[in-house]
Amino acid sequence: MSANHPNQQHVAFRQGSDLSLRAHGLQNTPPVQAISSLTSQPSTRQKRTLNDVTTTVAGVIWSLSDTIPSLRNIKTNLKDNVNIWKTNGTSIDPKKIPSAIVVQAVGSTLQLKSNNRIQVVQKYEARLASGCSEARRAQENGSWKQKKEELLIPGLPSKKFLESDDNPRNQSENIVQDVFLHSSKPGYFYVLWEGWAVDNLYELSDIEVQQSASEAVRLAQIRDAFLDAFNAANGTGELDEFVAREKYLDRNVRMDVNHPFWTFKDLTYFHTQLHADLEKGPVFYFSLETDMQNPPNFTYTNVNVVREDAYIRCLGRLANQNFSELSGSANTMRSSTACSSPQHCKCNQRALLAYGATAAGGPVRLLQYNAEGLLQLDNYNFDDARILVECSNTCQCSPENCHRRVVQRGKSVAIAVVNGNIGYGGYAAEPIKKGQYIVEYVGEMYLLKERRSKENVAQSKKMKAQPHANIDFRLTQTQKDEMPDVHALYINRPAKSKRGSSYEAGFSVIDERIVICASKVGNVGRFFNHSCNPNATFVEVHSRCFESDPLIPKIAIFALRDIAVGEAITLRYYSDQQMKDKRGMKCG
Ligand SMILES: C[S@@+](CC[C@H](N)C(=O)[O-])C[C@H]1O[C@@H](n2cnc3c(N)ncnc32)[C@H](O)[C@@H]1O
Repeated sequence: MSANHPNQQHVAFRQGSDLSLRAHGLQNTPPVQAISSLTSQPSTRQKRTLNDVTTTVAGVIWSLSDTIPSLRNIKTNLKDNVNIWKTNGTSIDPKKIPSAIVVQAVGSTLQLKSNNRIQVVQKYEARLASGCSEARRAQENGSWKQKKEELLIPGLPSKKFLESDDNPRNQSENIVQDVFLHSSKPGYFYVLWEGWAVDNLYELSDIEVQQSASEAVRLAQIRDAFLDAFNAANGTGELDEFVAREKYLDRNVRMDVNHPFWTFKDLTYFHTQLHADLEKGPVFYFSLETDMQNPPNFTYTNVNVVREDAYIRCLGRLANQNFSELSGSANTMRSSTACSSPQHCKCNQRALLAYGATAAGGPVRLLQYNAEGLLQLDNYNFDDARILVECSNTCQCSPENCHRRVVQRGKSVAIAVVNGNIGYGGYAAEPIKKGQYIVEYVGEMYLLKERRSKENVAQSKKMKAQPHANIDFRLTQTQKDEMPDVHALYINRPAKSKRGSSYEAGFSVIDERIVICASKVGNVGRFFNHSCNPNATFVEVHSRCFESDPLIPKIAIFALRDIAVGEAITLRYYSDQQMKDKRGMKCG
């Protein structure tokens, strides 16, 4: 296992060598074989710099590796009560995990400060996940090149090594990208290497693969269990062929380095690697088509990509004030918290102040986790205005164990994306419990156009005239005074669904003008389809690990009931009334 990346398996095998078998004391097993009967692409031998990645693959990549060379080996000074999260035996320093990316407006003169938690960029661009070293090397020197425009996906390498390349692996270790059960050789796997085209597929015994690439095997087991459950749920045997292709690789895909199948495998691998940077669950992409259609083409992000105007709006909101500012002279505040009891938790008190919510009910319903970190969703009513407020470093609970910091920790579940008759859909690839956090809905965050009331026009003129040099995460008092009091505008309003017709999700409690659009930039949350009787729901979330972070609102997706492996995860975008006007939208 790589020191800095959990899902990458480094195997000390060299091509066509049986040294590795000796190393494992397996001299009697057949030598490792490269499947070399494929026709190689003519090599272009063009040298490219890594900067070409962004232009060649049309897009956008952003990676933790830019700021965090080795996420796994971070040493932190233990100054406050938020130090490191430990999961699966690894440590993450939350101070170094980005909470949002802010994209400055063209021509903006604001000097927004960038740090590990908030990355300020001129343009959001996709990059490979940290640690994908062989893919980076291939992007520079590989002679296989993706020729089909529609298969160039932001963030995916457009070049790979071919077996005929005269670029010997300059590392002593090779990275296993994926493993597939061998169809005709029991006890063997096909092994696909990161950065290498499929003409370099290997056959390795299960003992070797288990020993050297246990994470790849674990992911393949989740994938294959999903495929079996998905097949069983459909029950007609129609999917047998598709499942066999995915699990065992049929000859067509094995023998064709340019087959779209491999782009689906790349999407799976590189998006899962981006997730692994933040300990999120894997994502699997499948196509049911015999003649495969183009894979979904969008730019992956783990966090919201916030436009400057939306960011400034967030900074000026009442909810952005830290706890002491917000509580003011309120003397009912406890100095310490008991997060296990809602009425004593500071964050519930904060919610009361910021959103007018009461734990006992009231105009805004304040959602609560139970002691296992499952959201209590009994008597759930879609039309309620509701919000979830998580703990921060003001509370005295532990960031790694507190049952009120689930979205903040970000551990999403394993999800499969499969195409069907309403485009792609998201499916559970592991069992999900009622109330469990599934994944955040992220994308580009922007502001809806303001209603042009006289006051708004005057306000916006004032804002434009004001010099905003050196804006930090906190606005000055004068700047705060200049911002409209959003709280006053929207509190106690009847909850309205702001879900757009496509990939837009809005807030009804936190700020009705802020929208998250996952059409071009998003994560796996963008694939969940609409149902009138859904098994999951959107929840507005106020969550930040540190009070010093700006409060960027989040939308998280939680399960309304238990969801079995292979079942579609569905949301209700539209009310029954709205559905009447939605042509083409189906209830089921
Ligand atoms: C957020 S996307 C869901 C993922 C989408 N199916 C895809 O392939 O990317 C919303 C779009 O999916 C389609 N969709 C989702 N639920 C649907 C339903 N119940 N009936 C028909 N179309 C649906 C519509 O085209 C809608 O605009």
